[in-house]
Amino acid sequence: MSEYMKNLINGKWSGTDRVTENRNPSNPSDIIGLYTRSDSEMVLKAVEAAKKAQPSWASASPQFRADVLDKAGSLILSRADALARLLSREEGKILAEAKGEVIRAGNSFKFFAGEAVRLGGQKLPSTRKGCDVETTREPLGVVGLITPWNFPIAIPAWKAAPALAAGNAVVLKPAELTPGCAHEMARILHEAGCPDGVFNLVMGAGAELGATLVEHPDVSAISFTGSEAVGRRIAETCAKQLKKVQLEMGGKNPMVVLDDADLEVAVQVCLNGAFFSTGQRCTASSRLIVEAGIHDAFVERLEAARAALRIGDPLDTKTQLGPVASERQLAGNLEAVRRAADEGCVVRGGERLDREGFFQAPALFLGSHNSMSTARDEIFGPCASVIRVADFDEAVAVANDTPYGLSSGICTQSLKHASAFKRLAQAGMVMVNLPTAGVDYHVPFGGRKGSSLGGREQGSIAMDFYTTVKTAYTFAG
Ligand SMILES: NC(=O)C1=CN([C@@H]2O[C@H](COP(=O)(O)OP(=O)(O)OC[C@H]3O[C@@H](n4cnc5c(N)ncnc54)[C@H](OP(=O)(O)O)[C@@H]3O)[C@@H](O)[C@H]2O)C=CC1
Ligand SMILES: O=C(O)CCC(=O)C(=O)O
Repeated sequence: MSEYMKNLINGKWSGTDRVTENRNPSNPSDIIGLYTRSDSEMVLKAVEAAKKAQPSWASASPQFRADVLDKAGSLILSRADALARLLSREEGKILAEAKGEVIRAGNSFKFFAGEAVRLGGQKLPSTRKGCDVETTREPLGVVGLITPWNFPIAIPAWKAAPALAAGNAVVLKPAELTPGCAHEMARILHEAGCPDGVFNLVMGAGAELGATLVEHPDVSAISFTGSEAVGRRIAETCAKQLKKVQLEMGGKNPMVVLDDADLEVAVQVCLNGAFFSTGQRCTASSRLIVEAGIHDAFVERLEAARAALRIGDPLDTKTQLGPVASERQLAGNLEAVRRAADEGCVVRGGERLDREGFFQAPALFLGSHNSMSTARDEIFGPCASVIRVADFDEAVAVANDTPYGLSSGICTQSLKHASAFKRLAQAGMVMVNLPTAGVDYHVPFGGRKGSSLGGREQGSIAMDFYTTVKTAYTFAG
């Protein structure tokens, strides 16, 4: 009999009589747990609890907030092995990647524990004689966090930790596909001494709960990561209510490979960026833009490396690629593979594997053009288009010719080209001889154009979103 996991509302575990079965994508008959399927009523209760708890959390000493967050970080790190197994089972990421993600979540809490006591302002001379001006940062109130399935602990952590550090109360709605890690994070925050009502977890279907959270007049801000379609809808609602909103959405991230690249480095960078985590990263390299001189040798080596990837049970330490996270996601990937063939690409791999679970061979779409739908629309699976270009200038033009602008990369040994690319890339993050995916926890994360809205996440800059600035004038006589 699976354990029944409930919401955390006002410091109490509470559920409905409806449940969601959290199933393992490697083996859908493995039920990880039963998680409550909430109704909108529970969102209302969570927001009410958060609203009540927030003022005393905000007026508590910054050291108290820092201690709670630091303890939560320590508990996550001390349970990293068990959490990584849970993450692998519910999302399908291989164990090493899952452990990396859990450690990142723990480090995020520790980083923002420090930000709670570093939250500063400015003191300036006024233009008026005898006056002082100072700025301070204040929390927003209640913030709603809506998170996706692909980073089921890191994303809830890197949103909740800065929100709490700043003195906000939080209502988190995690993805229905992967509620387990968010539930464990809630348990840990509770255990770390987070006061009742300051952090609330409500699990269930996004269309109903997410919408209730976004529309609630007592929710001052929404931070969302997920699809562009849902992100746009949330932004529209927030705009109507003049509510602060932060969106992290898709990407169609380019990785440029120049003739002067170290071939082995380029192959490993592209293999990782395109296929690791089964391509289910908004930062994945889904367009490999390759200069003509190196193109054929690169494709031959990358194809050999692709075909040799060990796909299987993510809990087996020899596995390099786990399953796709869901049947629906897999169906979308297989449709993209068919579309690439219809568009005239030579497709290598991409087939569903004949075994239990949602396994798919990683796919390369050779002979792709940047105008093809498979090179323009996010697929969010282990699929990468290979686009041949004549030179650096064309590579940059193709890299930037996308509605997205999250991450961007180049493989080159030329300082001149690396420097120019860092300057010219229309993206929030630029990588040189490194995969477009896989970022540090303590520096800004986010993009431009259709990828992001509302300010960066992670690093000290994340505090900007979760605070509002007050300017105070004093006449001292
Ligand atoms: N990091 C990223 O950039 C991610 C991008 N994606 C992209 O999105 C595609 C679809 O994935 P999917 O999981 O459906 O992404 P969604 O955008 O539907 O889900 C992201 C989060 O939003 C919630 N949600 C869904 N509908 C609403 C709504 N109307 N109002 C408020 N919240 C809502 C979801 O809840 P619930 O899970 O209960 O539906 C989930 O918590 C992927 O193929 C990929 O292209 C997906 C995940 C992450
Ligand atoms: O590449 C990373 O490390 C983070 C990716 C991410 O945040 C996402 O896919 O949502």
